[in-house]
Amino acid sequence: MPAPVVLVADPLPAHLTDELAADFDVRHCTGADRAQLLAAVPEASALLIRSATRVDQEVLDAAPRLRVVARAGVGLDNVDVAAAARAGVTVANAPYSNVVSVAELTVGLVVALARPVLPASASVHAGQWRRADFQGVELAGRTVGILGLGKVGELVATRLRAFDMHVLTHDPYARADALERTGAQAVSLEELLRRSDVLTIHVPLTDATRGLIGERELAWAKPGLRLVNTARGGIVDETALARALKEEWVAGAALDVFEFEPPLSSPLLGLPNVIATPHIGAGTAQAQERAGREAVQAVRQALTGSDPDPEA
Ligand SMILES: NC(=O)C1=CN([C@@H]2O[C@H](COP(=O)(O)OP(=O)(O)OC[C@H]3O[C@@H](n4cnc5c(N)ncnc54)[C@H](O)[C@@H]3O)[C@@H](O)[C@H]2O)C=CC1
Ligand SMILES: O=C(O)CCC(=O)C(=O)O
Repeated sequence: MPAPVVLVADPLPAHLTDELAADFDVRHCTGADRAQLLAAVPEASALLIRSATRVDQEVLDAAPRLRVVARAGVGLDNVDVAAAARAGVTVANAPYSNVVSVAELTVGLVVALARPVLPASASVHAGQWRRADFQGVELAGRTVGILGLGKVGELVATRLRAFDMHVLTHDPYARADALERTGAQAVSLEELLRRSDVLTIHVPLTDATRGLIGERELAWAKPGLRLVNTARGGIVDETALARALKEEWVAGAALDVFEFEPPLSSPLLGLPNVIATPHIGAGTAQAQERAGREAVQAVRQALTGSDPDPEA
């Protein structure tokens, strides 16, 4: 019997996919290229993805042999989980694999918004020495609002507490133990915006959170707000945010995620008070190793019912 096909549609550490090749027919495609994905998926018993590949009804319909979609990462907004369940396809993610990396990037972006490190560095590289032009603000004593006190939100809260920031959160489903561990004060969304000097977003992208931070919410914002989004682009209305940034009602934004990636026509690109990174929250060697390994294990588990990985 031919070995089941495992289709790797997004980049994963090569040594992990090489390990799979001992037992499976491992093939590669660029999942973001729809035509390539639809051409390759009919043979696949397993699909290994990150965030760029969209797995929807059309892909599932084209994949009669598919038994598992393994997501090497957290967010499942690029997978139609309900359609997969109807088709009898298992969906697995790696929920703890990269949360520390995302939290660490988030803290770095908060600091980079408070202290203009990026333009200051660029000016020194350009041969300038303009010390007075790069005055920032201290984080100690200021208030951070955490939208979504889940795994990443909690890690960010505890790290920013160490900066002596006061921590507020809005999360209708927040666990009591997470509130206790972080010392975060639970407030409404409106109060979160009205009181926060820094707002950092850590909710998943769902029908309920799409556009959660829009014109009305930004109008509630405390003047001078600094906003960080390392969750998903669709949660923030980019047009409304761009307007608030141009009016300097919102002082700055640091965005790792965009509604469309790459964000070629985003109104946020080119604004001087925006730091933009190309969805690198999980971009550490450690996170990629953990996420890839968990996804590979999920594939083995689904296709053979076993998990020979000694580290499992
Ligand atoms: N930039 C990157 O590379 C990465 C981004 N992410 C994103 O970060 C998100 C959060 O990750 P985790 O903390 O692991 O997820 P999580 O599931 O542990 O936490 C999400 C929290 O959001 C809360 N929430 C849900 N709906 C809400 C609403 N309407 N208002 C307020 N709170 C709400 C939930 O109750 C939960 O506590 C992921 O869904 C993913 O989109 C995750 C990993 C890497
Ligand atoms: O590295 C990736 O695939 C993106 C990570 C991410 O956004 C996630 O895990 O939800």
